[in-house]
Amino acid sequence: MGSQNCHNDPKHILEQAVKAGITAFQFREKGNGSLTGYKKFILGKQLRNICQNYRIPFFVNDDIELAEILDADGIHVGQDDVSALELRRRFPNKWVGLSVSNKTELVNSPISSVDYLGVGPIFSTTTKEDAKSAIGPNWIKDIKQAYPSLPIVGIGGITTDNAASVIQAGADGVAIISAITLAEDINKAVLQL
Ligand SMILES: Cc1ncc(COP(=O)(O)OP(=O)(O)O)c(N)n1
Ligand SMILES: Cc1ncsc1CCOP(=O)(O)O
Ligand SMILES: [Mg+2]
Repeated sequence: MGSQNCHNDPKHILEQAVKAGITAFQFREKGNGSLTGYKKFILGKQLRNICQNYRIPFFVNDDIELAEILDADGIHVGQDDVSALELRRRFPNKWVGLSVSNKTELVNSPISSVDYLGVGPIFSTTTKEDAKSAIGPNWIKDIKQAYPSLPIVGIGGITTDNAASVIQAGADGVAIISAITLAEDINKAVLQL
């Protein structure tokens, strides 16, 4: 998540989610209303500290320089971002995650150089303005069959009602923004998830 996904203090939202049991966090400060420059850096540093205090991995989305400055545990990139192959070479000790949204992207991706795939959008979402078409959970089964040892995280439109179907399809995890950041009761939402 980023501040643009939050109706109140992102630090408070992250702390509640971490206390309730989320197992990793990705700082994705991007889209309408998001912070840039120094303000983005300061928020990233504060969120990074929360993750460090609670001992959960901290990922940065897209922004390689920020990932480096904040000493992130991992970096997530998509098909139109800095090449995952280049990141692997530059950051041998960070996790590198790559998004795939369809078969063409999958077959053209440097699978052996990444630590996990972010697969989605699984369901439709309004959180990402330029999201591709929703693909549904079933495709995860095919990817798992082709790459049994590659961790897969489903993303996009995942809620307390449909998260189980993503795991049942073979995903190792689910990545969620609005169903947590906008939940009336974050503790309850994370516990249900
Ligand atoms: C875990 C995870 N999966 C997919 C994405 C999407 O990345 P990308 O396609 O580069 O889109 P943006 O998030 O950069 O808008 C992700 N961030 N995390
Ligand atoms: C970053 C991203 N990548 C694919 S869908 C998406 C948005 C996920 O947000 P939400 O969980 O609110 O649908
Ligand atoms: Mg990206």
